[in-house]
Amino acid sequence: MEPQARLLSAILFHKHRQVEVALNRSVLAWKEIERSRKRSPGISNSAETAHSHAVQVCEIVAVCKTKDDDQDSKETMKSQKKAKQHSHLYPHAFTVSYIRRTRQHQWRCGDVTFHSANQGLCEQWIHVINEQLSLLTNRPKSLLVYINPYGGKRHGRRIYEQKVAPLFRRACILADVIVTERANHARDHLKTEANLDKYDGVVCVGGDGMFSEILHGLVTRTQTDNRVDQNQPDAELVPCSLHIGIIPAGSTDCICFATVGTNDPVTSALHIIVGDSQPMDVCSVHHNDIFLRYSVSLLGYGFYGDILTDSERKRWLGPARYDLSGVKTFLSHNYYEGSISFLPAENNKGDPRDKLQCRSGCRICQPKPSSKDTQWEISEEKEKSDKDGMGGWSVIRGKFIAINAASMSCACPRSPRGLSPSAHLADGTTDLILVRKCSRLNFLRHLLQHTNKEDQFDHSFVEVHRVRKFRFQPRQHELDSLEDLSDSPKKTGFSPICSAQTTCNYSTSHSSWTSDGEILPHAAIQVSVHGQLIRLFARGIEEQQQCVLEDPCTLWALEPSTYQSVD
Ligand SMILES: Nc1ncnc2c1ncn2[C@@H]1O[C@H](COP(=O)(O)OP(=O)(O)OP(=O)(O)O)[C@@H](O)[C@H]1O
Repeated sequence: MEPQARLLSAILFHKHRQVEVALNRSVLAWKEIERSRKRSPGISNSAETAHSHAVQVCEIVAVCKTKDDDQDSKETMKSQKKAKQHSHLYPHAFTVSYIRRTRQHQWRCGDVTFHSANQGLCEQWIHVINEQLSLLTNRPKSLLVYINPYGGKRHGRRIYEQKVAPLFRRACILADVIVTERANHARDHLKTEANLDKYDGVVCVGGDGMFSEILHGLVTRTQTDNRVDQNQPDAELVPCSLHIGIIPAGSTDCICFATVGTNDPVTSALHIIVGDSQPMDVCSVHHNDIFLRYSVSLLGYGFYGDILTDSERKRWLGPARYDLSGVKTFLSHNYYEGSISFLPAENNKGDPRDKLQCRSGCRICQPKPSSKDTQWEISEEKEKSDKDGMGGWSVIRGKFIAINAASMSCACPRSPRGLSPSAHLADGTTDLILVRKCSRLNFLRHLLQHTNKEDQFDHSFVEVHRVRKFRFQPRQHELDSLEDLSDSPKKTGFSPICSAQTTCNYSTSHSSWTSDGEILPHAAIQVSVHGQLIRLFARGIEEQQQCVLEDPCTLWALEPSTYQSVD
């Protein structure tokens, strides 16, 4: 690859040392000039042992003139004296703020200050870097921010004011802030009132419940504006044009964790500033042609539905309620009868057990084509023909301890690989996990495997399918006929391990579905996955903790091996 042309290069000073600094369209690089080396005018390519640093232009947060009192404030007395002499000789400076990767997917804003005797030169650097930043059209300029002051530990407002707003100001992002006054304030405002034409994105400061409000407000508004009836389960929903940003400030921040890899407000703010874009699938949930909710992470019936229902009664216990309800639900060991029908995903969508994790730049989550063509069109056609004769649909009847649909891995600190470790954020599918009636011990084994590296699907009572749509119909309350013919191994390809009534409790009532932490009012539901309906200011979880230079032929083209990541 041909090295890109340099836009600027100069000899400047950084930490009292002479550095060569160069900029092209993708990289800002600087390297120390060896002190022993004879100084030559202009940039040379011969700094054999010099330390080199590089920052991608797309990861520069801002550049500005450095004020005198900003300069080298952390220095010792001795070096302060040196700095004084130095700033006398080189009184002009500019500071470049950029993304610095630290541990566990966390980002911080790093600063590097360059000094010069020449004011015009500093101004030229500021001007040219800003010019390059203005070419990055994906960066938001104006945001609508909703803060839930009661989410998590009630620190939302403080987190925004102290950690996020200063970064937005530095990146020249305008933000209109609304502190919510009640539940569903943000959702209702987005649905009707908000003048969305003014903004490039909507940001929520809160937890998963707050994100769900923004999701519902924005998706509903988009459908209303485009005259799409959400009550039609087969309606083709229109993707939202605004990006959603999540500043984590809740007690559960699973969506943020799954799309960024960490629950850290500063990291999320930086992903917003650089205009990252992570498409995401959204499931619509209907009951008898009535729209119920949208879901992006977990739809769970049976075990997880029961935990949530029970934990809602114990809200006064705080986050500990989930543990208590978990133990209680496990000991109850209820199972529920019903039939589940599903439309499997195409073969090119991988398999829930293929161990291919969804990561930044995932090849399974290909961009959705803008015009109707290729694979997406084929899927739609296949679906239409399937509908006529139920051709592509599979039906399973049985007794289930849990039915889960994971549209993402649902990884969290407690279960680092999640409910479905290979589920994808934006492949247009959800992973349907069926846990059949089994002994308590076997169910416990299955649950424990979510916390270690073992395959939680490797049990005869667990099956998992990657699907585009599914329906669930609970069996009516019929205590007298527990032995359903349709439950036979022949029909389902499955033989229950636990058949003794002493180990499982047949529940006479239905369980409830939990949809991303909310309880649904109906057990009979229809679910459709809408591929890439929304976009988040995120990039998925990065594979390696490193400064990735997209363009290997960078500024020091003759000495690529001397590159080092910053810090
Ligand atoms: N001003 C408000 N007063 C009361 N509730 C609000 C307010 N603003 C938002 N909410 C609601 O608070 C709920 C929880 O908020 P959020 O998700 O931010 O925090 P959380 O601590 O993670 O929540 P959860 O208790 O669900 O884990 C959301 O469902 C949201 O609708």
